[in-house]
Amino acid sequence: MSEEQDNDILLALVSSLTEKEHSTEVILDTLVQSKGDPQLAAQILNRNQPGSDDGAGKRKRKRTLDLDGWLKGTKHAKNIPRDASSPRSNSASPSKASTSSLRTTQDVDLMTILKQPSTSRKAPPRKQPLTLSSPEMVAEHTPCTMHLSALPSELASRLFYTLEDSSKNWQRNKWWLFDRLVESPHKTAFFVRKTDGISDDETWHESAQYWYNGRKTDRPETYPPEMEEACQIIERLVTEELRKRPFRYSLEWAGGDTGSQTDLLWRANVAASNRYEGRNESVGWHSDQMTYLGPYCTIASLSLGTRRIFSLREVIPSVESDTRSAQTFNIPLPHNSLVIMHASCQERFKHAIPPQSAMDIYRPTHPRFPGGPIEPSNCRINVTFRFYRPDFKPASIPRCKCDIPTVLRADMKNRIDGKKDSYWWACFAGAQNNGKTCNMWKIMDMEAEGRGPTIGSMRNGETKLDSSVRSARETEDIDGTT
Ligand SMILES: O=C(O)CCC(=O)C(=O)O
Ligand SMILES: [Fe+2]
Repeated sequence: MSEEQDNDILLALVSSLTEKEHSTEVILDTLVQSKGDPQLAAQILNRNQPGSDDGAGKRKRKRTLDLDGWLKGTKHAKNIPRDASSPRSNSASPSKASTSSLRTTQDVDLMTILKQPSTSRKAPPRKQPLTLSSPEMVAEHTPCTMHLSALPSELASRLFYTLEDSSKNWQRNKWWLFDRLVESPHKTAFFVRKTDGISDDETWHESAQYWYNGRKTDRPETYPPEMEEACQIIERLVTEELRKRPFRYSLEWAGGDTGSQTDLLWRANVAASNRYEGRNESVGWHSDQMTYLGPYCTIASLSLGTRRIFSLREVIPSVESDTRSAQTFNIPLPHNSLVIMHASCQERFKHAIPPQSAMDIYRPTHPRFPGGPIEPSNCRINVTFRFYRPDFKPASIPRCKCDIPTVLRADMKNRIDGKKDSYWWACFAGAQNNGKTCNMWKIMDMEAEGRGPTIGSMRNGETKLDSSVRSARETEDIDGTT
């Protein structure tokens, strides 16, 4: 079991040890009281229950969680003040050193839980992890596509060197997890593009104040020239892929699309970068925060340097958890490969870069300088090209009672693909502020909040349909409007 899933695991553990259901907020408060010890938290909760100290044996356990259940996330996961251990991510990934005590209690509790008598319901059979070693396998099993040799190799090397140099100044994200400050086990940086990908306005981000992990972000750097060059190639590649896809989701962004075949269906205007040094640096299971990306986003993730494993795992909706179990897919990502996380990936799957027991050294194909030596490296640089939607601009993000912009999350456990998905705005102040949160959350309402245009709203309005939208209408009713 990965120790990256602390939040989900702790909540699942406490939940499985209590005799009554408690809200996430109550469990979290109790976990804070118990300094992250799930057994103690459960004791406190059970003690505070009316009639708690008599006939405990008579009370029925409401359910038993197995390991698979933890990995799938819990019904409580939706309100967890998750960190974003990588830029714009939705889950916790504390570094090893910072979570040692949490890990100790988990080890004990894990065994306790595993030994519990099983309920009468039979859990669906566990699935073994599957390695997806080709683009065909990736497309078959996940909402992603993989593209090898995405950039001309000389550009890929140049971008690697530029970002490797720049990464000396990158930071580890820090946030509060219960009562301790934890740190991401990799370094990150955030870049904005000169223009927003829709207009020529080069001042588009000047007035924007982004928030991340409950704190205002510094003024971001602009794409370096190599990143701009790479972005233009990747935008075309993603657009080609989008045109091939059989349908688009109703809530996908549809602005800026003129319906012409030469138009780019997808653009990027920001890039979040990660640097993983050696085989132990990692990012834990998470889905990317949607605050500025909006629902059903497309993210293009470029890998440079050492080959690492990218893991994907579906979050099984609650209604299906008795009938099917999730599978972990491991995708080895070589230098200069691109994974496009297509629309629905963030709603349905969590992803991670786990620590590895072994790792190949990367030997660049081009020297840093003409005639210079080839310098082997144990570093992987990842660049995730993203599109910050104009209808989710910072000024439009609701604030919580702490007066901090909320974050947007998908209700992964209760989704009904593409039709009745719900998203909520949740307080994220707890990531800073010594872990204090107002626990506010509210459902996002696209229409009432004046967001769009989306593929669905365009379809209703019968305007500017691109070919993939038309084919969606002909083949699959994914937006639930017909
Ligand atoms: O390094 C990677 O490939 C994944 C990074 C990631 O998940 C993120 O930045 O949100
Ligand atoms: Fe991510």
